[in-house]
Amino acid sequence: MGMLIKNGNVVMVEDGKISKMDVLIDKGIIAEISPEINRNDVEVIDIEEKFLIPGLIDMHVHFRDPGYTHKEDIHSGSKAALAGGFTGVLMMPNTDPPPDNATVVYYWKEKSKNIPLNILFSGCITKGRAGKELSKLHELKEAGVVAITDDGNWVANGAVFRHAMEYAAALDLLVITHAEEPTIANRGVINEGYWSTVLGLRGIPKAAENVAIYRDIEIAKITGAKLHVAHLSTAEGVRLVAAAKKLGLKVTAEVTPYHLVLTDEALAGYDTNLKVNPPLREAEEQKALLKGLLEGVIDVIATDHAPHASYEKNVEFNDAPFGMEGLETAFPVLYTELVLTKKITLEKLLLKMTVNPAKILQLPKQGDIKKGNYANLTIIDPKLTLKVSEELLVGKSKNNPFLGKTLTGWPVMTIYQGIVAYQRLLKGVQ
Ligand SMILES: NC(=O)N[C@@H](CC(=O)O)C(=O)O
Ligand SMILES: [Zn+2]
Ligand SMILES: [Zn+2]
Repeated sequence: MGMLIKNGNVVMVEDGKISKMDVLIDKGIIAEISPEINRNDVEVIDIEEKFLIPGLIDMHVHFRDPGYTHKEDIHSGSKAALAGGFTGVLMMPNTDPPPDNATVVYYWKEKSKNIPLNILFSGCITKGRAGKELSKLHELKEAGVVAITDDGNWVANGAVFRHAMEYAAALDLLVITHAEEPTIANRGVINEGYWSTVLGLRGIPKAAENVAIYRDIEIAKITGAKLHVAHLSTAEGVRLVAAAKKLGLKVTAEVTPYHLVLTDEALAGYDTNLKVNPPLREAEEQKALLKGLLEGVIDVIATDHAPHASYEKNVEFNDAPFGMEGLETAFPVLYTELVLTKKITLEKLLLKMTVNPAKILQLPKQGDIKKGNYANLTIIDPKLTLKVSEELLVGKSKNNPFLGKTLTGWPVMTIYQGIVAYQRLLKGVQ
């Protein structure tokens, strides 16, 4: 049976339009969008002027499966994604074993086949993500990966990286770089600057990121491969990506919600939930990231959802693992901090979370509300205000940097190919 969603404020992202519309879903596809549709042979839901947006697409998530399923697994990660309004995710390959050949990809496919979420897979660039020998890239492509990355590590050996980019160009695989030159990062734990000095913590200079991005873009230039820069955190990084785009290179970039709304000043309390790689930087860098996002230099907002167990984070700052979880709070954080404050429009924010990632990942019939597209849709209640707490989060780990914050604009329903895959139950919650 189909479904009719009435009275939504429908955001058509590519057109940059928000208008009051009814949307008819038939066989998992958007069948009709018009100001008034009346049908009595389908399920009708009246969403009373809430936002109806395309299902969000996150091209950077760590589901920790296999190997670290005490932090997250494909099922719990998918639940968190759907609760956050996402209908598509790209899984990162820093698992154990890692996908440097097809076997892990087959395991992922099998485990995710009944989950109502478009789960996409990335493979490793190098065997064991060790940076020395190339993975079986042909085999990974055949198994269905859409990208390759050694996320968590930068491929420091230039010859290995060039070779990988040559294969990637021939195989039409996106190369995602975790841009961090390790000898410059030199075991730092937070951004190198005022706060690393005050707090007595080892710093990670911005140069570690900038040098890595520069090298990667140069290799993209000589190989013609598609390069995507993960979790951009510096003003110079934005400048380098802008310059690459100007040259017509196939270079794209993402930024995380937390790099857009938090700075390293937040580390004053030594909260290990705020320890992340790349680290939170100064306000100046943050301003450049927002500007880069608005001007189209940064194409995508991706969460880099990096769950870790509480017992792993509740240790001395230097010993805690890097990473923040964030699928469930991504949209409300950005809506509260950037849209309600008028720093970005809702349409433009969504461009970075739907249409653009769908284009970069070459996903057909996805990313926007259009007749004929899959009915991957999220309903946002722009008035719903909730306090982030461990109890509110459905994912396995609770290392969310916004715990205790009150946020507005939560997803209340996520529809995947016409099926209600998530519905927020508000009883008992403030
Ligand atoms: N971002 C992080 O701080 N950590 C990520 C790895 C990564 O994205 O580089 C993780 O897997 O925990
Ligand atoms: Zn990374
Ligand atoms: Zn990551």
